[in-house]
Amino acid sequence: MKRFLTVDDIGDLGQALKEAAEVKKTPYAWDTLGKNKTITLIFFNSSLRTRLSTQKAAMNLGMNVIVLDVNKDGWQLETEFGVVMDGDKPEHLREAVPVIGRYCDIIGVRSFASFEDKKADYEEEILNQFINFAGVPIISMESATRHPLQAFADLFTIEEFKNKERPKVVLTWAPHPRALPQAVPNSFVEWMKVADVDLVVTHPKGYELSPEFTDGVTVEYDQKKAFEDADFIYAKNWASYEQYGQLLSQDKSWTVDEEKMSLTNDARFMHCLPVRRNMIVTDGVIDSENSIVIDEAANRVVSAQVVIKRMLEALK
Ligand SMILES: CCC[C@H](NC(=O)CCC(=O)O)C(=O)O
Ligand SMILES: NC(=O)OP(=O)(O)O
Repeated sequence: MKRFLTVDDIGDLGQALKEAAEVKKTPYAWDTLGKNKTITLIFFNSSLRTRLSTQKAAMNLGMNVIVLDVNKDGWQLETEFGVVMDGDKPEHLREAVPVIGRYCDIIGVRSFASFEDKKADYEEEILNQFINFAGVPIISMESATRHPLQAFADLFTIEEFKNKERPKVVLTWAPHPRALPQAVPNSFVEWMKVADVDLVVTHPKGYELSPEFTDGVTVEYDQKKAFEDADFIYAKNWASYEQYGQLLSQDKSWTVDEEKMSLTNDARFMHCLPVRRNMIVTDGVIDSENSIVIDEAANRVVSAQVVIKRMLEALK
């Protein structure tokens, strides 16, 4: 495994979920696999869960871990090609990436969508500089268009908590004070489309995700109708794709509340976190016994450990 970005990179989903269950059951069974191997985790944006869970997963495998906050450590990095570097950025990514690649065996990268250039974001220009120039395997820790470690953990969590063969899973947009990336919903849809679930996506008009992800997916503009008989409710905010990066609505009628959850089949509530309480979801719902957001976050160690384990096995 040279990169982990899309659902295709994990291979057979059934096998990956079996491996995840095994890793969760015996997390230290491969604690020498990473001996004398180093993973560098590079953050262009903030993180709690990804930062801690990916370090934990690497340590479970016996690896050395380096964490780099680009905006705090090292030099300000220029990411544009062809510019005259006479500003406040002393180093280009084109040099920094292969240099970092010489100090480690695997790199994890978090670099959110810029919302400045839709084409550059959706062509994954930043992440591809790592994939093309680092010389070591690359794990997306949320890129401009995807968050695969999150989606893998989300699917594994649904597998753990489902009480029927093909559960109804609803991805619902919810209001937020800022314009957030489409990466989490994109990956959620990408993974759920190939999983054994009945997926419905619900959001206000104008918040359609890129067709590359939602082609063939049921989109329901009536949130309450979408919630009917649902087994899992996955809430997330995202900015408009069509009017790229725009905050078209903060319509609080889309906040996930107890009344809407009563329309479901006693559904579990999920969110990748961090979550804006009483914007995305009411306190009553996220504090209820139906909420599995903490178990979902705990499973981020599992998804990261499966991916890193496979990369280490390929390095042997
Ligand atoms: C895992 C989620 C990371 C990120 N979330 C945020 O940036 C939330 C920031 C905020 O609530 O102000 C996102 O929506 O992609
Ligand atoms: N869900 C998730 O990736 O959380 P962080 O942004 O805190 O890493």
